[in-house]
Amino acid sequence: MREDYLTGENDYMTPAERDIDKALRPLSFHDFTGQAKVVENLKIFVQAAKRRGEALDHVLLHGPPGLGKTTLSHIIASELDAGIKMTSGPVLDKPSDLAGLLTNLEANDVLFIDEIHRLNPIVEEYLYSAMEDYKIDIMLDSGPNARSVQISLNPFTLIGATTRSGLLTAPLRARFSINSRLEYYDAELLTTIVKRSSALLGAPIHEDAAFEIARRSRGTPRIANNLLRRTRDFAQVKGNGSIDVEIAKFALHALDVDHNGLDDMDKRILSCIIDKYKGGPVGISTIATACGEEAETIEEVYEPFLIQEGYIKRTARGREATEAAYRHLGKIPPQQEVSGGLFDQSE
Ligand SMILES: Nc1ncnc2c1ncn2[C@@H]1O[C@H](COP(=O)(O)OP(=O)(O)OP(=O)(O)O)[C@@H](O)[C@H]1O
Ligand SMILES: [Mg+2]
Repeated sequence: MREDYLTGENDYMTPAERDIDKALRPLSFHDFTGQAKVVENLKIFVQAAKRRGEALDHVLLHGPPGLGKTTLSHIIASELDAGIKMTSGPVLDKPSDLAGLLTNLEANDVLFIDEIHRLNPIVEEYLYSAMEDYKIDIMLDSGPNARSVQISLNPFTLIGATTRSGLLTAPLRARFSINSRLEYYDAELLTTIVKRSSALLGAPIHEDAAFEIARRSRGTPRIANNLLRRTRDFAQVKGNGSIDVEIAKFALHALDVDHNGLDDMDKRILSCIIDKYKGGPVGISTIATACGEEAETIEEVYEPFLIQEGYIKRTARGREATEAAYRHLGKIPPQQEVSGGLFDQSE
């Protein structure tokens, strides 16, 4: 597969880590664990497009970070036997950046735009006609001599990825005919992923250790792979290299991952709502300031998991901590505090 990287994707990783990340990345639908429904559908759409010799319809992949959006985009291009060009919303500054990319696509290639909710509105306008008719209008000159010429493009597939599909404009969303939402993975699926990754890393792992890492990975393959790599370090330095459940528990404890997989920031968010704001409701920007984290990061990375696991509720007036959050932090939920001693309200 021809691949072009035009983004600073994964800039936060060292080159060595990036290599490992690449090595662990599934390369075909067959290697990709989980998201069964999404994958089954995509397989059909890819096969049908290939049989017709047409470009696959445009695909929107959305869901929390680290669940496999970028991975799936590569797989789609590879299963289509197509090339892929990668970029991201914030990188496309001007329409000419987009035009440059689009005019360089070969027939039925994939253009992957990460963080597509962060497209400049002017660039987005240009994308509409490219997506709909495979045409773009380019302005030549400016001032009185300005004129626009229409350029025909090769048919292509746009794959857009976003962690915040709610921020996509309606006209853009409407132009994706395939719309797939990735969900958090359950512990069994993540166990399979951890075992596959440890085999690729050449680190022997016991089944129960793989499960222990998996169930504390916030439903996220990227986190599972990271915890596995760190656990492997502990196994190599403190043990004999083989990862058993004791080493896994020791490493997870050292990494501040608690028994339900919540990390330091998760717990900070919950204690902030409970201790400073009496359990809420409290607005996201207030929580963000109190925790010293960007509101956007809390909404994108932490909150979806805390909501899915039932620690936080989103109400019209803000975020509220649930009973589960109180119990998890070893605190007494407010209702029980009042009723407990006075009435016997056993349920
Ligand atoms: N289904 C899966 N099976 C095995 N490994 C997976 C799977 N999904 C993701 N991964 C692994 O998790 C890592 C993160 O996946 P990926 O980069 O595709 O996530 P993403 O959804 O694009 O995240 P972001 O929103 O942060 O860009 C990848 O390196 C890949 O190895
Ligand atoms: Mg990605």
